[in-house]
Amino acid sequence: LDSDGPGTSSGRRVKCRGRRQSLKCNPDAWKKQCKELLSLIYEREDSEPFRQPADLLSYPGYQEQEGESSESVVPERQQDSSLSEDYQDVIDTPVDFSTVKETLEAGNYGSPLEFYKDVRQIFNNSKAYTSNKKSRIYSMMLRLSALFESRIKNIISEYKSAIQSQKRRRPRYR
Ligand SMILES: O=C(NCc1cccnc1)N1CCN(C(=O)c2cccs2)CC1
Repeated sequence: LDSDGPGTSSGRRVKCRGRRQSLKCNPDAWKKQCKELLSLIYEREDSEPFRQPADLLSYPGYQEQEGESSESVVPERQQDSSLSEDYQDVIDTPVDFSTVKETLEAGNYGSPLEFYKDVRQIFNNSKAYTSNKKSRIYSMMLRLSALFESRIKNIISEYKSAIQSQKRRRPRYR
């Protein structure tokens, strides 16, 4: 992830003459926008495997044979309950949406870029773990990632505009 993230505002700056509360000028607007985006992600069934830390012990139901369209899925690497060791061997930075949700609600993200970085990690872990690009969970991740990228880029570019205009406005002395 380059530090700029998606939607770097190369365009003209938004004039923030209005009060800071308006969306374009408010550098804190991104928090609410990211919470709304997270709710949208939770509404999607595609997010189900990514809402909790990956640990087969908490979810014995995953079972995916090659090409079978079984209802439940398990990473094709694991047919027994050793997912957690294997998953921990392969994935250095496990992260799931419950962790991201907690961090956001605790106010522990300093910017939408930090939020973006954690969510990208969820998707990158899935790419790193899959041994089959046709696996069901992997295809769920791809759809979810497309939705996320389409929404996060405006949040980040509005944040960057608000920060830019904040830097340029003269400080108001009380
Ligand atoms: O076990 C979990 N998530 C925990 C869980 C499971 C069920 C319900 N609620 C939480 N995985 C499996 C591995 N995984 C992958 O991304 C891939 C699998 C295959 C190709 S990639 C992350 C999600």
